[in-house]
Amino acid sequence: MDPIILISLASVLLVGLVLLVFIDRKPKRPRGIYPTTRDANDPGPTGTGSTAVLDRPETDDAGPAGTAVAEPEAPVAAPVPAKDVVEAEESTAPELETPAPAAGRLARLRARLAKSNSIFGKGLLALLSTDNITDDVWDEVEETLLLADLGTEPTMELVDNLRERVTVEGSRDPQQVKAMLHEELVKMVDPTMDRRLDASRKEGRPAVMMVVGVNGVGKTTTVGKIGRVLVAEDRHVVFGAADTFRAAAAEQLATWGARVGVDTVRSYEDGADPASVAFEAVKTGIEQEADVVIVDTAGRLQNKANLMDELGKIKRVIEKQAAVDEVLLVLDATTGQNGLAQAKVFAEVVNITGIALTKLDGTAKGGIVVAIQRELGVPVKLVGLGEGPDDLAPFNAEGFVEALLD
Ligand SMILES: Nc1nc2c(ncn2[C@@H]2O[C@H](COP(=O)(O)OP(=O)(O)OP(=O)(O)O)[C@@H](O)[C@H]2O)c(=O)[nH]1
Repeated sequence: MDPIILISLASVLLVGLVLLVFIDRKPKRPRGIYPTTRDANDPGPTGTGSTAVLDRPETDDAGPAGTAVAEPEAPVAAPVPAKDVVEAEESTAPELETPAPAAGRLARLRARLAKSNSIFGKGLLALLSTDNITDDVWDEVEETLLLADLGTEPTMELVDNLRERVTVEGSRDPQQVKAMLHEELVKMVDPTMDRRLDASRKEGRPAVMMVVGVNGVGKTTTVGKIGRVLVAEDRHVVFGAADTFRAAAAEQLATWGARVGVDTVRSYEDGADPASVAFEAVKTGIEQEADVVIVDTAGRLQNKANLMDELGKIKRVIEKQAAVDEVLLVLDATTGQNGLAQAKVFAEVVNITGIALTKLDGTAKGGIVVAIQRELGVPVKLVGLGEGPDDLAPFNAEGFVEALLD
């Protein structure tokens, strides 16, 4: 055969093959607006993605992507059929754990608090038990309180009260000093504050709790732990994974939920609109007749206006279905006074109803409890005392002070 014809035939074949390879290739899935690991400096997502309940079976009609919530209209997220929620529950049933009862947890975790805060409690006791309390000793008492992050004003107040009592009562007996210190510290921590979590059904709907805070303070972990506290009290809980900034956050929360039979409403798309996920979670909670829906939100820096605006939007979107009964601000106790600055900005955007103070096991700054409450006028309701699943305790003034002086 003519070599020219042969070369032409070979070229045609080659072009045909190349075309086949390209035609057979599936179109690439569009990437999310954000890379998988975003940080809170990124602007808020413009809203794509679908919302689904954990373990939702994959079907063709799983709902359209693009669940952006345009205010003031209602979200357009795909509805979540109730049966999928039941399936999620059943699929996790065999491995369910029994969380430790909430009552007495602070007492159980007392040793950790006592260990990390021994300088605060025992240091004070030792100082006040000395035979001769000179001005230098009072200076040391003051310094101890300031180092424990009690804050300037409460420190002055406490020192004044103690000085007065020492002068009047005049006793150096360790037991008496302990009792006096106990009384004064309890007063500072304020036993009259209502520290109950609002987690009961009302007006025929679940209570709704939002959990907010800056990056890495322990929000997702705390939502998981609160879920366990409530499950231990026989409450029906639904989680909403509205932390769509950190790719692993929804997975992390779903894992917490699955361990105790709590469903997690989440999005499988990068850059999903967090308000839409929150809306779906509350909707699922209403459909399931749950006691409480807990919505985890992304960590955000308090100086990023758009992120803070987004938080307000999540709340407003939830409120299209149900009031937000509890907004828990998670603060990392190890950040001390810096946490206070954060708290003030959050309080301007959402109405904080309680504080969850984490990582109190890793700091000697237990005095921050008093400083936060004074600054915000909001009670510390929960304290995190470790990384274990049940290392979160409902807070109470008496138990806390007892642990400090143990
Ligand atoms: N020691 C100790 N560690 C804690 C406590 N609470 C949370 N942590 C740890 O803090 C780290 C961060 O927790 P996350 O729950 O991922 O924090 P987050 O606020 O959701 O993080 P972002 O989503 O990135 O904002 C994890 O390693 C937790 O185990 C606590 O009470 N004590």
